[in-house]
Amino acid sequence: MAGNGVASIGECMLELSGQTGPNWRMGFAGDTFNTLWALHALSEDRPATYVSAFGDDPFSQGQIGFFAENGIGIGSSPVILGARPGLYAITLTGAERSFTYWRGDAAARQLASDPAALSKNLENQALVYFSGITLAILDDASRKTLLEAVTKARAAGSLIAFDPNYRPRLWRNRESAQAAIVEALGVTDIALPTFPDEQMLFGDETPRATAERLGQWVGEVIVKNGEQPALIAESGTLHDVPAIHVAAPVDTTGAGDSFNGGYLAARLAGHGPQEAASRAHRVAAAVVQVRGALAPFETLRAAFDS
Ligand SMILES: O=C(O)C(=O)C[C@H](O)[C@H](O)CO
Repeated sequence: MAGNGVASIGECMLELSGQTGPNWRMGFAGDTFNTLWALHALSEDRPATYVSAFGDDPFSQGQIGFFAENGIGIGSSPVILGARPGLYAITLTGAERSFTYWRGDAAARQLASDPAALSKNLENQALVYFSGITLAILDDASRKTLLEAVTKARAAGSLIAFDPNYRPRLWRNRESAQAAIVEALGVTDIALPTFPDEQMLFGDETPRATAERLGQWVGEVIVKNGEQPALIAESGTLHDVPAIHVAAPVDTTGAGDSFNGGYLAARLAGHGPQEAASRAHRVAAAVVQVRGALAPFETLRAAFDS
C-alpha cells in the first residue's frame, strides 16, 4: 500500500540568480526540486524525499545540508565519490528568464545507477513526481530503469505526476524527446504540461489540442500557459482556470514548477482540480515576484491559503 510521503526525482543544480553588477546570489534549484520545495511547504506533514544522485564535494554537501535544514531528505540516493553538482545561471530580459547550463557531468545523471536504491526511494510514497528534464539527463538504459521503478511504485498505489518540461538542448534530437515523453505519459496519473513546450515539441495548435492528445494516456491533465488560463481536462471534461496577473514580476524562473507543487499539494489535501489550479496560480504568482526559483515557505503558504 502507498504511504504518506512525497518523492520527486531529478536534478537539483547550483543556481546563480539575481545578478546586479558583478554580484550573483548562489542557491540550489532544478525543476523537480522546485516542485518538491513548494509541495513540501504546502504539505508539511508528508515526509519529502528528493531522489537524485549527489557528489561528495563541498557544494554537494551544502546542497544536501540545505535540503535537510528545510525538512527534505534524500532517502537512499547515491552519493558518488568524485562527482559534483551541475550549475546554471539565470539571465533576465525584463522578468523573462533564460538559462546557461554547466551540467554535462553532473552527479544527478547517475540517479538510476543503483536500481535497488531508486526503487526503495519510491516505496511508501503517496505521490511520485518527475519531469521531461529527469528523462533528458539520463542515457537510454538509465531511463528504462527509471520508468521501471516508477511503474512499480504506481502498481503499489503511488499517484504518479509528470511534467514533460521540454528543454531542447538536453536532447539528442526532437524524436528521442517525443518518444521518451510519450512513454512516461503511459505511466502517469496527473500530467502538468506547459502549452508552448508542447507546441514546440509536438506541434499542438491550441491548449485544447494538448489536453486532448495527453488525454489518450492520462486521466487528469493540466495545461499551463503562462498568464493565460490553465486548461484542466479530467476524464474528458475541460475547464479553464484563469491565471493571476502580476503587475511587476521580477523573475519567472520556477513559476511552472511551483504551480505544479501547489496543484499537487491541493490535490493531496483533497481539493478538486479547479480549486487546486486556482491555488496553484496564486503560488506561481508569488514565485515570479522573487529572484531565483524558490520562494520562502511562508510566502508560498500565504499565497496558497489566500
Ligand atoms: O532548466 C532546468 O533544467 C532547470 O531545472 C532550471 C530551472 O530551475 C527550471 O528550469 C525552472 O523551471
